[in-house]
Amino acid sequence: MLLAIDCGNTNTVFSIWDGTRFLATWRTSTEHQRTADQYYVWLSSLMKFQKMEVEITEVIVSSTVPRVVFNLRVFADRYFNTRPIVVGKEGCILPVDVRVDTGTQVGPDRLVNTVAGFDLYGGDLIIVDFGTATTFDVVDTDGAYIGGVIAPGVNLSLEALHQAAAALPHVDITKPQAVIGTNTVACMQSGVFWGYIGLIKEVCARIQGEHGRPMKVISTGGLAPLFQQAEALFDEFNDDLTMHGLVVINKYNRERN
Ligand SMILES: Nc1ncnc2c1ncn2[C@@H]1O[C@H](COP(=O)(O)OP(=O)(O)OP(=O)(O)O)[C@@H](O)[C@H]1O
Ligand SMILES: CC(C)(CO)[C@@H](O)C(=O)NCCC(=O)O
Ligand SMILES: [K+]
Repeated sequence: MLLAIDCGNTNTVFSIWDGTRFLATWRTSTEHQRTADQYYVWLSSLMKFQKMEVEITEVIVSSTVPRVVFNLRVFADRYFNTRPIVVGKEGCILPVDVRVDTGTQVGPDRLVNTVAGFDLYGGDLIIVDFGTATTFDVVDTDGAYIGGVIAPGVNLSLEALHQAAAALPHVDITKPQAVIGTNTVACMQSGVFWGYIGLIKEVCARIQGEHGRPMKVISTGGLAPLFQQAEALFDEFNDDLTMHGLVVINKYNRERN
């Protein structure tokens, strides 16, 4: 069975794929100090809790945080006796081209999303991923990653206001009743929520204009449905997009080695 690990700057998601479906998905915060042994204690206790007795034979990792990769390699080697495939590293081949400026390091999560999006929806896509940052990945007709946009994440934007301004509290994002806020929290939520609606619409419209072909807009990440509630911004929402991409890349590499 496959253990797929998606490390973001905030959270790390572990999923077990049995060849047909995901048996379980667990989330932990990303911490580069975490050792291989700590990952194992955490994962094995969750598996035991769900009475899951599976043999993990393959591991694939996508990490936007370079420092966690070493310990995840040790974890795969020590506890599952396998060498993980690490997206973006030597030994991992992608089923799509990456056409960007030479010397540019594209975030592996964006490459994985590109592979998943092309596999599920075909070419000419904009993939909007609401994570620590909000990224727009542009997928060409042939499935190639050809660039995109990086904007500050929703929670990061709210947190930045709180951190920088003494009188602004920590608030969670929600869809405000009105645009004109009548208290501090409502004003902050309005700024980020409606500002984000504008950001998404403008960025997608300009990408479509530059690309010159009709594109599908795919969204992923926990906050996508919140924005979709206010306006029909996305053609599809897929919360498992990154995990699906990891499964596709794993299969592609195992068949070739
Ligand atoms: N209504 C909501 N308000 C606040 N946060 C939410 C809401 N719905 C979902 N979330 C959060 O959105 C996040 C979505 O997870 P996702 O994996 O897309 O990004 P992340 O883990 O925050 O970032 P990264 O992948 O960069 O680590 C989760 O942390 C989840 O708790
Ligand atoms: C933009 C993030 C942080 C989004 O997770 C990640 O994809 C990343 O670190 N990217 C590197 C730069 C790039 O993708 O162009
Ligand atoms: K993510």
